[in-house]
Amino acid sequence: MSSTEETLDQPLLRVTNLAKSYGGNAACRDVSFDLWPGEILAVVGESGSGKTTLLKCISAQLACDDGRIEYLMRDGILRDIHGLSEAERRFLMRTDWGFVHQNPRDGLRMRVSAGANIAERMIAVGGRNYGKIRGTAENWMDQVELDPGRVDHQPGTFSGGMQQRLQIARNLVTHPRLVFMDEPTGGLDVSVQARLLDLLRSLVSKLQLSAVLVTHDLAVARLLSHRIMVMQGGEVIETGLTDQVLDDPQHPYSQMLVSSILPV
Ligand SMILES: Nc1ncnc2c1ncn2[C@@H]1O[C@H](COP(=O)(O)OP(=O)(O)OP(=O)(O)O)[C@@H](O)[C@H]1O
Repeated sequence: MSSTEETLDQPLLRVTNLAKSYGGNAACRDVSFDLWPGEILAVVGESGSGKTTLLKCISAQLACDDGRIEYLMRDGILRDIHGLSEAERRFLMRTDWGFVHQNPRDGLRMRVSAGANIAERMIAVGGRNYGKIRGTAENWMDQVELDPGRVDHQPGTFSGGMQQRLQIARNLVTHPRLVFMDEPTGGLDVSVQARLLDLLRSLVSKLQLSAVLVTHDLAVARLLSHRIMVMQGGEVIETGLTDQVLDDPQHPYSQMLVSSILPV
């Protein structure tokens, strides 16, 4: 079997029996799921249900206590991310993975220009030609609906919505195979949120992104995700196709979540 064929029937990310506690408190318990190439999985649940802890564990930002997190490397082999060398993990963080934080300040370098924020990840994958890097940065600014004429401006001079779009451009410029998003539209005004959601929706479909999206906003999950995983008290209590879970939730907690948040 060729490596392409192997890749087709393997998940991009496989999480098995993941557990993480803080002191004696279990934040995640026995979490298992597969993420398939081209799939957007939304992790939903109330505040404190363990969503962010899960996202941090699966993106190697936090060590888990138990379980396995395997990622399909570019050579077509699923590898446990905690068994990777430091260089391999750095490569994933800088190129193959993207991380969109709720607060763009956590994902941007505020003291360098917008262009340099985008360029940094290009340089990490070997980009050396200044003119080409600048051109690509301007092109990405355009793709996320930022004025390329502001390539030399620092992110601090941008609005919150613009900073979020810059953070997205910085992440996508290396064509990551997997993007982790933590409440990407949280903390923004409703109209800014709607515009950003539209942009995200068109980018994920154009680039056929695979992503794990943490959100407490079921409308965001409805718009962006193919599948939903509902968490309560650190456990996954329901998982299924987005429309199925939102239109016909099976677990009483999912029913409560859907009826309390989504207008009928
Ligand atoms: N650094 C920490 N130290 C101790 N307890 C923590 C820490 N981070 C999270 N917790 C606890 O772990 C549980 C899960 O928190 P987590 O932030 O993962 O949930 P969440 O669903 O992402 O919530 P939110 O939407 O508010 O971010 C909560 O009980 C929380 O108080």
